[in-house]
Amino acid sequence: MKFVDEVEIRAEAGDGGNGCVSFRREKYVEFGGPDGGDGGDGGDVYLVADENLNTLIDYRFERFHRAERGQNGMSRNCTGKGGKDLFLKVPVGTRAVDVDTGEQVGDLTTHEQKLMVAKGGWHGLGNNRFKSSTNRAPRQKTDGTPGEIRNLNLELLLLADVGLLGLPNAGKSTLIRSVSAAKPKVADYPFTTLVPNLGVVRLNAQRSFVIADIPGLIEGAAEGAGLGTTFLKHLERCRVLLHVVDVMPVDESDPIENAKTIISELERHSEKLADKPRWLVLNKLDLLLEEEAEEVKQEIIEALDWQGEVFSISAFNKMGTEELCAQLMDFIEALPAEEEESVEEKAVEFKWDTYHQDAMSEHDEDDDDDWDDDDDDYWDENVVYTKE
Ligand SMILES: Nc1nc2c(ncn2[C@@H]2O[C@H](COP(=O)(O)OP(=O)(O)OP(=O)(O)O)[C@@H](O)[C@H]2O)c(=O)[nH]1
Ligand SMILES: [Mg+2]
Repeated sequence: MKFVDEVEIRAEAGDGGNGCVSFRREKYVEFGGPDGGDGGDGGDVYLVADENLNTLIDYRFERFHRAERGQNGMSRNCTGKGGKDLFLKVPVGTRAVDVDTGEQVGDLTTHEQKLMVAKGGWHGLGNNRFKSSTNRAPRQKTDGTPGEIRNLNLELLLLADVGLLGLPNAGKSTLIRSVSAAKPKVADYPFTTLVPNLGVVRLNAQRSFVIADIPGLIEGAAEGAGLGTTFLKHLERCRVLLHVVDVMPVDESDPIENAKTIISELERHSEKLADKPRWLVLNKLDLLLEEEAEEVKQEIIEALDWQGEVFSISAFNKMGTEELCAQLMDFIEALPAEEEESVEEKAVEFKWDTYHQDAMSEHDEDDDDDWDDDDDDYWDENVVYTKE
């Protein structure tokens, strides 16, 4: 099964419009000069981050995206219109990678951030550009250059502060439902959650954080069992992970063994992720008597040799969840501000920077000749303006 947080698209920038060869044809104008206009530049393709989107699902149905071609130049020195740029909206957190070269084109991390992914072609030059004192009736022109075409892999890395980890049915979705406005589906069967969910936990107007609920992991997930570990990459940028453990699994499995499974899958998946701050959250405490609860907690801590934070909650009854969120907020605020991952906004290298100069110099027979407007007078002398 494929998930919507990774898609491949093809971005095609518009070709540049061709230059035009044309001569002025008018009554009483015997030697109407060249008047072929330049073409228009091709449109570029951009990705634009939009905080109102949270999946890449639309791109699964529409893979090809093409910006407009530049119009060809026309007679009477009319320049062709530039092709319209194409703006593709993607969720904040999207990363674009060039499939063919493996190059990371860029990350979109803030709302309305724009990233050019394919540059439109340059316009061709009309024959008017090539006139000179030695060649007054040039038939040269240049064609527009092709627009850039890129196959891109778009990957959505959810930007959450807190990530939830756990076996299916541990109660991750129930937890995110009880602490945020997010309403992912909750059910008493495994793999209820198939796509990641984000929720905003708001302590008050100024203090909030984002929590991510991902599908459950099972033994062998690192090898692809269940839904695999692909979702773990969504947790890469989290500040802290919550390992949710069901203390009373319906299948009567051992909570300690279950917790160990998650820890080993995590370690097998990525050392970096396993080294992230991780808190143990024992869930479904409402199913235990108070005195049992403490005992079970101690057993688990001992068996896992757990040194970090431990919370006992009931996601269902919202027991202990407020305290958990308050502590999470304090923890996140106490962390040094995250270094802005320096996203190098590389200017897209443009292969044709010298294209026009090269085209011109090939035809430039007279060095002193300035083909710009200055010697237009030459033609004007011969022009008689009449109605046709
Ligand atoms: N008694 C009790 N039941 C709970 C609690 N939290 C969750 N449950 C139940 O446990 C079952 C699974 O909960 P989910 O929140 O869907 O579990 P999940 O971890 O999101 O599961 P997947 O999405 O399949 O990975 C549901 O039937 C919930 O009602 C709790 O605190 N107490
Ligand atoms: Mg779930």
